Amino acid sequence: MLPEFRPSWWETGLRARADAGIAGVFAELPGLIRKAVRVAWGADRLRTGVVTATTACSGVLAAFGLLATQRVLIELFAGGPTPDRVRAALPALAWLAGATALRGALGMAVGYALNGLTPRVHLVVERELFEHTTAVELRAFDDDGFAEGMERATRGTEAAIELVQNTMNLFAGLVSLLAVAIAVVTIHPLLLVALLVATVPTGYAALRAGHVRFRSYLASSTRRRRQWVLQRLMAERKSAAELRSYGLRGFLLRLYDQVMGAQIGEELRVAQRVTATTSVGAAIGGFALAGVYALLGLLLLDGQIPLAAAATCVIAVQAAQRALALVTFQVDRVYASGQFFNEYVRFLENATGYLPSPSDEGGADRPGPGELSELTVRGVSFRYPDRDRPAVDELTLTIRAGQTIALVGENGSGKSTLAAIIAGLRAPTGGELLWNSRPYAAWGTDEVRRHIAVALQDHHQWPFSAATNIAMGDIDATADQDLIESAARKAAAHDMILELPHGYDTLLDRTFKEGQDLSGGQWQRITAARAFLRDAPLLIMDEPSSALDPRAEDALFQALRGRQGTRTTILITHRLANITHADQIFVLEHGALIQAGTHRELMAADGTYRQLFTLQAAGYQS
Ligand SMILES: Nc1ncnc2c1ncn2[C@@H]1O[C@H](COP(=O)(O)OP(=O)(O)OP(=O)(O)O)[C@@H](O)[C@H]1O
Repeated sequence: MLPEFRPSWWETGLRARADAGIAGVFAELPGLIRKAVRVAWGADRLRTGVVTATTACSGVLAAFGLLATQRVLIELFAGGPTPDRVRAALPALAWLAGATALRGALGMAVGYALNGLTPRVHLVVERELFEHTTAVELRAFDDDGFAEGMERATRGTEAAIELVQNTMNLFAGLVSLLAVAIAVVTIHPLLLVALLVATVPTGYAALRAGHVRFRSYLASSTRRRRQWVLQRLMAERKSAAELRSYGLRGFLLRLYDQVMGAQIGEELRVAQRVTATTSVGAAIGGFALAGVYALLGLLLLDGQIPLAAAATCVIAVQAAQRALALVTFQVDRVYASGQFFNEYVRFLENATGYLPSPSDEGGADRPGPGELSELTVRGVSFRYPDRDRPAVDELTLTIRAGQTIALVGENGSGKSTLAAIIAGLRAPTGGELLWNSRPYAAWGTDEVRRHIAVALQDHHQWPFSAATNIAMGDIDATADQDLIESAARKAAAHDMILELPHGYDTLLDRTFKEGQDLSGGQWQRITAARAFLRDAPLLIMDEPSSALDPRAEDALFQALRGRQGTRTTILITHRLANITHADQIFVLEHGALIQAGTHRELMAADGTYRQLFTLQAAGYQS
């Protein structure tokens, strides 16, 4: 499917509003408003309270203002000389002016409180998102839906602000409407009928028009996307050469005429409907107003209401229609932004399914796993969700404290996956892992992880200083420069870091001023140093030297050899000369363990290890 024809997720809210009928909108509205209030209240109670209370006060003042207006009119329409009438109206006029000024001040207070509230809403919502994304198990990132949901949720965090703002505006509109209704009923109950006649049909027409407006927006958004795709094809440098060499000009221009012609036809149809709906809406509004005037005339003739009340009602109807326009507009916006916010809520619900079970998390009340005496991998299997074959297949092996272990095998044989399982980063789909004869889960996988240092094959290049990059290996400990430098020396990174413009304080991120980037091998040294810094009972190094020069590689493996006999190390490498000293070498094939032994034993046997080693050694000999 061409990208421009694909419905884009970022139009979710607009599409939902375009598809939903008025009943559907009102059915969902209370739920969305509840969510907005909960989010705002959770983010900042004080400001939410201020906005709500001030808006309500503003409504009371609006009602009061209308009643004061009526009083002014009563005095002006009374008998007697004009100066006397004006003088009699002055107190009510003063009240009216006071109420109007106070309303203005309250409006400013609402704006001020909202300005403070919305960034806090964004902060709280976004933080909750990151709390989830950092807590979910690694397997969540294997799910494509998770990544897409995350993207949508990011838009949802912005929608939270819109939702809160729109809800508050909706509340302000409703309060204004209610204020008018109360004032009108106070003047004369029958005037409420006039108000309903003026607002209900107009409100309905405005909501219908909103629905069609969203449709029209969507119709033109497809055209915009089509235009965008074709523009890239016909006007950009990347496609310019091929366009000419294959003579694609005519083809693309015909395509342009075709899609744009169809699109403009569709847009015209929608535009006609928008015009029809808004015209009908305007006609209904006009009839409603005529109805109101007719009703007021009848009530006046019948002596049911005085002239001042009728005049106030005309002013009230105008105020009500202004408030109604605000309400209908905000209903649409609450609905649309609510749909985006729902994406965020859905993502959090989905992410909750990936959170580690509470029994898997360590806690102060549990004894820690302590120093390693024996690590057992018992019948462990692991299959990635989208794969038919297991990456690790019923694998059993035992590692004793102080040993240096090597995992060897061809690409894709499951070494990194096994290392991730042993590191507690992935839960096996079968079998179990025992740390000192107790399952990881019994210790708390989080706790076990604290006792393991891992240098991953696809390590991350953290955008911090060189010192922080290394200190992050043990983030709970205070960063001690001596420890950082000692770890860097083991990884052959110390001299290289000293040569950077600011030494250990050099920022390793080119996007910032004075930031530096490193070569692949230099990054690998930093990664190894990070793992060395955490003085863990178990160190796992997955391809730690693939990008290192021979000198750095030699230094690194010397440091690793220094651990042998005291600390436990698991090494994954394709450079087999580096692991001849290992206490045990495990050879993997298609996720299964096919050979185990020392270098000497495996070279004596006729198997994969000897073949791989001999092949590599031959390269050096020749
Ligand atoms: N995130 C993933 N999603 C799906 N399949 C994966 C994923 N990671 C690895 N695999 C697959 O699992 C199998 C084992 O991969 P693994 O990375 O453990 O192999 P490896 O022995 O470390 O390979 P290499 O020597 O290339 O580093 C491979 O078939 C690989 O394609």
